[in-house]
Amino acid sequence: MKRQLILENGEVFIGNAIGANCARNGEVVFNTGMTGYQEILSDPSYCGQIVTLTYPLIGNYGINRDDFESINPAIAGLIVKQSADVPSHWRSEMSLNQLLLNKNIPGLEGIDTRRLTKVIRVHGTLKGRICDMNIDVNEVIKELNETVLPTDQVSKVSTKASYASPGQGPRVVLVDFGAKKGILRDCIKKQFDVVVVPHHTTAEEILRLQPDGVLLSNGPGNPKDVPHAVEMVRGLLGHVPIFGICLGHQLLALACGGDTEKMRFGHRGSNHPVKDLTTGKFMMTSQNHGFTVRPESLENTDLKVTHIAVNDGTVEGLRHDKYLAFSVQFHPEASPGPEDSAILFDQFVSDIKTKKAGIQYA
Ligand SMILES: NC(=O)CC[C@H](N)C(=O)O
Repeated sequence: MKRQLILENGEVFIGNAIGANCARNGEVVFNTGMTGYQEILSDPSYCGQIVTLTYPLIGNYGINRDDFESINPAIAGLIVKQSADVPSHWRSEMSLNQLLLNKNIPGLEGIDTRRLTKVIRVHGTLKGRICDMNIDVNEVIKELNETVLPTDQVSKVSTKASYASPGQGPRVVLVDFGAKKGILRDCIKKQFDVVVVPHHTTAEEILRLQPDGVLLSNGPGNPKDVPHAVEMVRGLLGHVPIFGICLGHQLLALACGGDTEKMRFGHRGSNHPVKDLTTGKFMMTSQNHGFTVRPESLENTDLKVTHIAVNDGTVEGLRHDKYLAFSVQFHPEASPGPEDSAILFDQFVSDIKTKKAGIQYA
């Protein structure tokens, strides 16, 4: 069955239907990872987005039990060049198409995804709709141009209630803005005694849990759509070590008086080189973000840039001058992608130890 992607700029891509038989709107973004489609489509930061994958063959190693980043993928749609019908891997339990059907996600295959990616690179991310062929294309283009992207994405994917993952180590409160399971997995590896709390938890409520550290998770949408979280981070600064990942990084910047802006087409992939300005070393990182911290906005703040993206020089890491707080725009938990930056969890542990030892910082 034929199905199409209609973009707000009037371009139409026709391919074959995979996954759920339904129409859906979303912001069309691209990811350049060669593997990791299961993690990508279940990463809650893609909530409401239609993701196109530039690697041409997707689904070849199937879908397994272990590699989900959330139980219910929040992705709006998936677009691929070729979807493998017969996956081959010892861990595979179902095909990509089966998963998309089970989770009610519409997909499209047979698309020239590299051409689609070039369109996005030129225009920036575009609103689009995956839908059947029997539709008035001009009407859809008009509607797409009139709609605005939703601003309530975080509340859709954040946990509704707090829960605990007990451990023998330091107590870490993980603020869930749509946290990837990979972050929790790394916390468990470090034996943290984790309490996961919803996005609207206040600083006072968090401090009442007597945390040794607070981890601000990744999450979908514009960081300015969650001003209550900025307030919360402000209330925690100086009281407890903070580690921010992706959306958490952007929230730390806003809480300290910095500013963020939308990027033209963002960074999404598993091979983004980042330079650590402290050591001069480079690392390969997993990335998925459409917003970035404006470096010039940091001039009158206590934040220092610690990492930059090699491809475009954008801010990738921050550290507070006076308080134990640092953040990265990329994903040290990987999933999917390289684990070069997993060491940042050790840095968090080191900050926690510094605080516990009562050592004055800065
Ligand atoms: N993965 C993330 O946390 C993404 C952060 C934010 N939603 C952005 O797109 O920039």
